[in-house]
Amino acid sequence: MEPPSPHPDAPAPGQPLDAHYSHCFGCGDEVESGLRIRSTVGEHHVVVSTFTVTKDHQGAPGLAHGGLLTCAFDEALGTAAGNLLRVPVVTAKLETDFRRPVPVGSTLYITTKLCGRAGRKVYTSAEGRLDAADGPLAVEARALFVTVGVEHFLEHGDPEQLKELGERHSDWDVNP
Ligand SMILES: CCCCC/C=C/C/C=C\C/C=C\C/C=C\CCCC(=O)SCCNC(=O)CCNC(=O)[C@H](O)C(C)(C)COP(=O)(O)OP(=O)(O)OC[C@H]1O[C@@H](n2cnc3c(N)ncnc32)[C@H](O)[C@@H]1OP(=O)(O)O
Repeated sequence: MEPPSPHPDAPAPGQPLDAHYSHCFGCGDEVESGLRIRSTVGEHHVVVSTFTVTKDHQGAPGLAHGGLLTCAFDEALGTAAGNLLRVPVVTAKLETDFRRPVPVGSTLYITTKLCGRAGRKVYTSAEGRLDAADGPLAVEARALFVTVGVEHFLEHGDPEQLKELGERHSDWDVNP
């Protein structure tokens, strides 16, 4: 399967990506206990996201919880798929390989690429490296996202809060 080309209006390399929703646990600024993941478009159609592990993220003493790392990858992978293709996506499937423990205080550099697209299905993969984009490999993940229209959020979510999401993505390929 060929990787899909980014949308012609996808953000250029070097451009930081705003949080997709201020109350998002992964990237929102208004979630006190959130992961506060930051993402920037990289060269060659990748998105680089950073996640700093704090003591609130522990599973074992001094080490990040695996499920929480998976959450960080969900955010990073989804941000890449949504922003490079400029279409709303939701996670259908997510798989994580933990290669090396991730200590509290470290920053994961998560590089995500698009691997394929078939109809509404978008295949993605990511590598997370410790403390630098070329640091030791700690975590790998793959996810299948499915593109959805605004009705997905209207039917299943909170229509009031959807206004913010809509305002932030008014120029995306949303199919109402
Ligand atoms: C004004 C509003 C503007 C909105 C703008 C929004 C922008 C922001 C949105 C996102 C982008 C930005 C950043 C994202 C950042 C973070 C990511 C976090 C994302 C999440 O945290 S999100 C929460 C967890 N996520 C869910 O809450 C999904 C629950 N789920 C469902 O809502 C349905 O399940 C759905 C919609 C997935 C599919 O349902 P459906 O009825 O629409 O479509 P269907 O079932 O036909 O699937 C279509 C094709 O996907 C294949 N397929 C489906 N699931 C599969 C699986 N598990 N394994 C293998 N293949 C699968 C089928 O086999 C078929 O394939 P085929 O076409 O080949 O037959």
